[in-house]
Amino acid sequence: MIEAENLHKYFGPIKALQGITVEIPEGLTLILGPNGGGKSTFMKVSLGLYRPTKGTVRLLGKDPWRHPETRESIGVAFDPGRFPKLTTGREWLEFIARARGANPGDVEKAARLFGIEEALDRRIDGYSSGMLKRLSLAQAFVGEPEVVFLDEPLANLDFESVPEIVGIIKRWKERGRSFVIISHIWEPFEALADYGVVISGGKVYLEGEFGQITQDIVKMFRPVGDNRGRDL
Ligand SMILES: Nc1ncnc2c1ncn2[C@@H]1O[C@H](COP(=O)(O)OP(=O)(O)OP(=O)(O)O)[C@@H](O)[C@H]1O
Repeated sequence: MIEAENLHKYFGPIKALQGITVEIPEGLTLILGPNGGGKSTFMKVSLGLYRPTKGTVRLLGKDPWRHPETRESIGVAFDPGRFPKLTTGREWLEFIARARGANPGDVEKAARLFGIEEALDRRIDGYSSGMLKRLSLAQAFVGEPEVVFLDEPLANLDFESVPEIVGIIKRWKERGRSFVIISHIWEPFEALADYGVVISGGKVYLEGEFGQITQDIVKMFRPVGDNRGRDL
């Protein structure tokens, strides 16, 4: 689904990606790693939103920078989500639906899925942080795209919302949709993840079938000072 080879991305002196080579298969892939490690940059380069400084990336078989139309079949939720605050949730989701060639009826469906249908006609600047997260998730799911990228889908959600959102992702995965999920809260996805990639210091630190790398991931997330862990 994503094939990156020797991918580099620099922002002036900041070397955000320093030679990422990875093949992300269909299914659900979790991308993990420390703050500032390059996860979101990798996602944005893979989507063709940033041009690689060096190296190549292919998304669904195409160079996403040269073929931005590839994004039409992909849903994306960024973190933090960025919205035009003076518009309503409905106006924003309709804009996304049009850009994706979906029909306006899909907006209500996506809003219902994430429980924000009552807020659709309110201006986004009145949304709480949890509602903003739900709006960004609805944005990623509107039009039922084949592939969904989610950056921190569980951030700003209360404890009860976590199983709800994970359950939605599980149902969609069972219907054949693929996911690329960046999340510091990875445990709720453990049973769903097919593949895992750990990005640290702009490089792939660890990758593989999720079941095979779970133990290494558990060690990585042990508290600092616990010498059973591994340093990233
Ligand atoms: N648009 C940008 N302009 C300049 N520097 C950037 C930009 N985007 C990211 N960076 C820098 O690139 C590095 C990698 O950032 P990135 O957001 O990809 O990391 P991350 O692994 O997603 O981090 P986090 O877990 O904190 O979200 C950081 O040093 C960041 O400050």
